[in-house]
Amino acid sequence: MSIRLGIIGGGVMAEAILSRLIEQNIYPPDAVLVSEPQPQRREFLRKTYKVQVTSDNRETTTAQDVLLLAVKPQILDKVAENLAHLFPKRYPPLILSILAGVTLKRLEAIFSEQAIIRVMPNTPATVGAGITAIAAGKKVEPEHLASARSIFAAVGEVVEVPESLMDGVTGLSGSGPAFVAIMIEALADGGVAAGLPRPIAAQLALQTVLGTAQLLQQTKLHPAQLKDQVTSPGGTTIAGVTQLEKSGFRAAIIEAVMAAKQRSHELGR
Ligand SMILES: NC(=O)C1=CN([C@@H]2O[C@H](COP(=O)(O)OP(=O)(O)OC[C@H]3O[C@@H](n4cnc5c(N)ncnc54)[C@H](OP(=O)(O)O)[C@@H]3O)[C@@H](O)[C@H]2O)C=CC1
Ligand SMILES: O=C(O)[C@@H]1CCC=N1
Repeated sequence: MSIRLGIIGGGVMAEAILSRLIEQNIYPPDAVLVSEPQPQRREFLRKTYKVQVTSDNRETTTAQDVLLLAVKPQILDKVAENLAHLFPKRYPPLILSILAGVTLKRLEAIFSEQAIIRVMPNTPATVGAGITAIAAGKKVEPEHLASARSIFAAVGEVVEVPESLMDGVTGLSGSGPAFVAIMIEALADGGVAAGLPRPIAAQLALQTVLGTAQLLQQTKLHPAQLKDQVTSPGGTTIAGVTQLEKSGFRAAIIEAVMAAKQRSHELGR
């Protein structure tokens, strides 16, 4: 079968997206070609998802529909120097780049004949609970956007934003799963500090975060309203909230997102 989707870089994010695309029959496995330097990783992807694999990035340029760039931003130039000249006839028609920080301007200078969409997914994509932001480049037509939306709808929600917001998106939803994971770990540590056995503390911490997110999503309550509902006058929660405020919890989260945004901007240069 001819290749419809080419993927360069078979790492964590590529696998998250790939696994859902195959599971949901968006692409048949033999229409997908993943280029990846590590032999063991190639073998894993081939066996697990039945996709085609290669060590030669140039082979992915035969993709009929989409080429997904999923390498680290730091090696884009190295990858591109072997590739760009292989695109004389506007094939593949659409390039999707998930590289943090890398701008459409930079991508369009490399892949001058293709339509390019800059994309920022996140790791909850692995379980279909991701959120992906997309920003369209100059040559993007409605059918390209529809393709990108259908690919990333397979891994969760999709929002379209102007490219100027993509570094901010990266700081929030791209990096955010790590911040939330640290919060869950810290909550569990708090439970252990309070004398709970580790497995119970971990279960309570995880379900508290998941349940709170679901409650906010389903009721559309503002987070501040939910906080007010939990906070009894003179009770336990206000004692904890006071400590969080003293420790600069909100500022720490805001600054984490801003630092990640800044790093995304730097990586794009
Ligand atoms: N992880 C995340 O949460 C998110 C990541 N991203 C973006 O996704 C991209 C990939 O990140 P992630 O999946 O985490 O990283 P990984 O390191 O897991 O994936 C990158 C893959 O590319 C492979 N690779 C290295 N050199 C080449 C090459 N020359 N040609 C082809 N493939 C190569 C790597 O192999 P090897 O290991 O042998 O080097 C690795 O398997 C990054 O640009 C990142 O900014 C975007 C959103 C979220
Ligand atoms: O840490 C990173 O650079 C990547 C981009 C967003 C999430 N992980």
